[in-house]
Amino acid sequence: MKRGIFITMEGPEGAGKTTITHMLGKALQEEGYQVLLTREPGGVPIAEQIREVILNKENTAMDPRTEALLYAAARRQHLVEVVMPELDRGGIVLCDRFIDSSLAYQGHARGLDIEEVYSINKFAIGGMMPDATFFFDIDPGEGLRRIQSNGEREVNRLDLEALDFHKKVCEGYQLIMNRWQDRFIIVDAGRTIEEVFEETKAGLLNLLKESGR
Ligand SMILES: Nc1ncnc2c1ncn2[C@@H]1O[C@H](COP(=O)(O)OP(=O)(O)OP(=O)(O)O)[C@@H](O)[C@H]1O
Ligand SMILES: Cc1cn([C@H]2C[C@H](O)[C@@H](COP(=O)(O)O)O2)c(=O)[nH]c1=O
Repeated sequence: MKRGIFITMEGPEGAGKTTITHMLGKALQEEGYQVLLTREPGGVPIAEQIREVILNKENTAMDPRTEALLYAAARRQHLVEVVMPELDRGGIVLCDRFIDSSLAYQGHARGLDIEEVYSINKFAIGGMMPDATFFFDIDPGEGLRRIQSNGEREVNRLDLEALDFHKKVCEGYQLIMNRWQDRFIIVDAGRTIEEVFEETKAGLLNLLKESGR
C-alpha cells in the first residue's frame, strides 16, 4: 500500500533535470526530509544493464518497438526493486525521467503512438503513476548545446538523433501535458541554474506541505 510521494522530473536533453534533482535532494535533506533520488532507465543493476543496451551508440539497428519494450522492462524492474518499497515505507522518491519520457520519445517522436506506448507501460507500472511531475521547459536546440558543451557527459544513441527528433520530443511532451494537466508543474528551464532550482524547490516544498509532510 503506497504511503509515500512519487515525484518525477521530465524534459528534453540538457534541460537540467539531473542537476536540479541533485540540488533538490541536498536541499531537502538539509530541511530534515529523507529523500530517495533515482533515475530511469537504470537505478538498479538489471535496469542499468538494459540502459547500456538501449543507449549504446553501436545499436543502430534497434527497432522502435524493441526500444519501447526495453524502457518499459527497465521501468518495471526499477519500480519493483526500489520505488515501490520506498513508497510503501512512506518515503519521498524523486525520479529523473519516468513514463512520460516513453510517451514523448517512443510514443510521439518515434511515431509509435502515445496510446500504444501508454498501453504497454500500464502493464509495466500496474497503476503506479507519479503524484506530480516537474517539466523542465527548454528550447531543444539550447538543451543539445548544453550537453555538447559538457565535456564530461558521454553522448548516447538518443542524443545523436537529429534536432527534428528532439523537437518532436517537445511536441510529445506538450500533448502529454494537455492530457494529464493536473499532474504537471512547468518550470522555465532556460534561466540560470540558481533560478530554476529556487522555483523547483519552492514547488516541491509546497507539494510536500500539501501532502501533510
Ligand atoms: N539552467 C542551466 N543553465 C546553464 N547550464 C545548465 C543549466 N542546467 C544545467 N546546465 C548544464 O547543462 C548540462 C546538462 O544538464 P543536466 O545533465 O542536468 O540535464 P538533463 O536534463 O539531466 O539532461 P539529459 O536528460 O540529456 O541527461 C550540464 O552540463 C549542466 O551543468
Ligand atoms: C526513461 C526514458 C528515457 N528515454 C531517453 C531519454 C534520454 O535520451 C535517454 C536517457 O538518458 P539521460 O541522460 O539519463 O536522460 O533515454 C527514452 O527515450 N524513453 C524513456 O522511457
